[in-house]
Amino acid sequence: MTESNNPLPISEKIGVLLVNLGTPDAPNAKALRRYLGQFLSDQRVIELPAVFWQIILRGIILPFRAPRSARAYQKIWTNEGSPLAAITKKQAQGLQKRMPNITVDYAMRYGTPSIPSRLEKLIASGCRRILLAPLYPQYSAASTATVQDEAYRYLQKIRWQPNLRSLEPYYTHPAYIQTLKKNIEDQIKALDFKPDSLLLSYHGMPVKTRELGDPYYFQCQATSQALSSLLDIPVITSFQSRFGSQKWFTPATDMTLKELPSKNIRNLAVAMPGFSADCLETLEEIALQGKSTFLEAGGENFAALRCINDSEESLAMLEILVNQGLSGWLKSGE
Ligand SMILES: C=CC1=C(C)c2cc3[nH]c(cc4nc(cc5[nH]c(cc1n2)c(C)c5CCC(=O)O)C(CCC(=O)O)=C4C)c(C)c3C=C
Ligand SMILES: [Fe+2]
Ligand SMILES: [Fe+2]
Repeated sequence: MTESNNPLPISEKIGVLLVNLGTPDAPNAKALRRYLGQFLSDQRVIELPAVFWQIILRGIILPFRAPRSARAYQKIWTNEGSPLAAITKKQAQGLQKRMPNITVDYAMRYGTPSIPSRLEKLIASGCRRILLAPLYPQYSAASTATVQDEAYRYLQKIRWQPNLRSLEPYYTHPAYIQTLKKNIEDQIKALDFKPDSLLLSYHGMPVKTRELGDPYYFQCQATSQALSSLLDIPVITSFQSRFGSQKWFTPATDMTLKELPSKNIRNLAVAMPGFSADCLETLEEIALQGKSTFLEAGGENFAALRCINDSEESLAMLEILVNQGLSGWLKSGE
C-alpha cells in the first residue's frame, strides 16, 4: 500500500452473516457425494483419526449413503431448491429489509455459498465489522464451533482483517422462546385434532461429546424446560438423526415415536426447536418417516410442526439477537 492509495478514512459499514449448516446443490447422488464428503470430513463432526475415517468414508459410507440420501432429498426438494437454502436466503432478505443500515448476507458451512466467499464479499463492500450469526440456538462443536473455525481459517489468509464477532447461543433467550411458543401454539390451534403431548425433537449428538464437555445436550434441555413452562401441553424431549455406530443421546426420537402409542399418547404434535429452518431432518425424517413410525405403532393423529423459518416472528427475533450482537457498534438511533 503506497501513500497514494491510502484507504482511510474507512467506511463504517457493518456486515451480518447468517450461517446455517448447508445442503447439496441438487438431489442427486453426485451432488450428495460432494456435500456429504465435505460435511463428514469435518473433524468437528466426525472425531475419528482422519486417515482411518477417510478410508471408511470414501470406501463404504459415501457409495451407499449418497444415493440413499439423494432419494430422501428428492421427496422434499422444491422449485426454489433445497428448503434449507431457500429459507436461509429468505431469512437474510427479510432481515436486510428490517435493518437497512447494515449489510446482511448468508452462507452455508458446507456447500454453497461458502463462508469464505461471503466474508470476502462483505469485506469487498467495505464492511470492517462483521457479526457472524450461526443459526443454531444451542451451541455444539459440530455446528457452531465449526462455523467459527471456518471463518477464522479464512481470516488467517488475509492481511487486513475486519473486526469479527459471533452471535452467542440463544437457547433460552426470551425472544427465541416467545417465538417458538407462538409458532407452536398457532399451529396446534389450527390442527383438526387435539394433541395429547408435544414432542420436542432436537438433532442428536454422540454421548461422548457431552462427556468431553460439549454443552449442547444441556442447552437443548434448557430450551425444553423454558418452553414447557409457558405451554399448556405436556412436553417430551428426544433426539433424532442418529449417525454411525456410537451411542447417541437418548431418548431417540424414532424409538419414542414407536413407544408413545402404547403409553396412551396417540395424538401427537412434534416441534423441532433446534432447527432454524425446515430441512431434510424435519421434512423427511420427522414429517414423513416419523409419521409412518408413529401411525404404524398405533398412533391416531400426527402433526410435524413447521420450524420458525422466515416468519415475521422469526425475523423480529433475529433482529433482536443481531442488535444485541452489534451492541456498541451501532450508533444510537441506527
Ligand atoms: C441443529 C444442529 C445440528 C447438529 C448439532 C448436527 C450434528 C450432526 N449431524 C450429523 C450428520 C448429518 N446431519 C445431516 C443433516 C443435517 N444436520 C443438521 C443440523 C445439525 N447436525 C441439519 C440442519 C441438516 C439438514 C441439511 C439439509 O440439507 O436439509 C446429514 C445429511 C443428511 C443425511 O444424509 O441424512 C448427516 C449425515 C452428525 C454426524 C452430527 C454430529 C456429530
Ligand atoms: Fe446433522
Ligand atoms: Fe438425517
